[in-house]
Amino acid sequence: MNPKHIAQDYLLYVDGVSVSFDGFKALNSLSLLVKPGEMRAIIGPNGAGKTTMMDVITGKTRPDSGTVVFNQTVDLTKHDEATIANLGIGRKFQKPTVIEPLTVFENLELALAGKRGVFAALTHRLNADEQARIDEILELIRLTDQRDNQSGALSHGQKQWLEIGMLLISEPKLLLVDEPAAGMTDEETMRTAELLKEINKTRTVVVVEHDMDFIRALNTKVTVLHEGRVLAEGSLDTVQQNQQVIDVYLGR
Ligand SMILES: Nc1ncnc2c1ncn2[C@@H]1O[C@H](COP(=O)(O)OP(=O)(O)OP(=O)(O)O)[C@@H](O)[C@H]1O
Repeated sequence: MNPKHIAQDYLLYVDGVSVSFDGFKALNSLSLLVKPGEMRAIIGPNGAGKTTMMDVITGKTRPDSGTVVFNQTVDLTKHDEATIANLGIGRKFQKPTVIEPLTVFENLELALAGKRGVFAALTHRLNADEQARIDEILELIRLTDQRDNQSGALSHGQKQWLEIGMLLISEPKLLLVDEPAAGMTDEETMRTAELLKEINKTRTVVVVEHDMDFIRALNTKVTVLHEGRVLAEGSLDTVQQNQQVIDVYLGR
């Protein structure tokens, strides 16, 4: 595979990717093409392969075959998770990993220090640009008034937003978000859709979610996965009218 042959148009180019676990095909010739600046929603029933797809993109799982190219030149199948994160792919897992005894601000400070580690984060004095960057993110994730409060006291939704803020600190080109609305109130769910739309003004976003109200609020192109491959793609209305999609969701 020569990445130079990959179409210039895509930030993320996944083609013909297969992954087997003990002979079971979790991904079966999966293709996903995402343009720079796009927001893509991924839906699909349990076991469709959504998590495995994210694992392949982020280097957690190696595909048996297929092409995974980032930013037109980088073959992601050749890199480990840490390298891929540094290349500009941020992944938000379902479960928040904020450090609860620390304040909201300290968590963002720690994310900023990144590889320098906790000791460096706690001893390093932020410069004006770094302060401004954190303040900007606090505004975006609507946690400015929680700045000096312990993260452990935040609501579930607020913890998820903080985690997204921590990812944004490292300025990812591509943000992968796994079921952000799970466990959220309706209001938090809608606020999360707004947040992702705001983030999408400057970054490419791929979001996996089951909540259809959330997907509708994103108002973006949807890819439906089933049995490790793409079943349908288009607007939410289009895919919801697709008979194969209806059958899969009704379990026929
Ligand atoms: N490490 C593994 N070993 C064996 N089987 C696995 C492994 N990881 C995933 N699978 C199987 O691969 C299939 C796809 O799983 P995956 O978690 O990617 O689906 P999903 O679409 O994310 O599902 P969900 O919506 O339930 O999270 C499932 O049948 C799952 O049981």
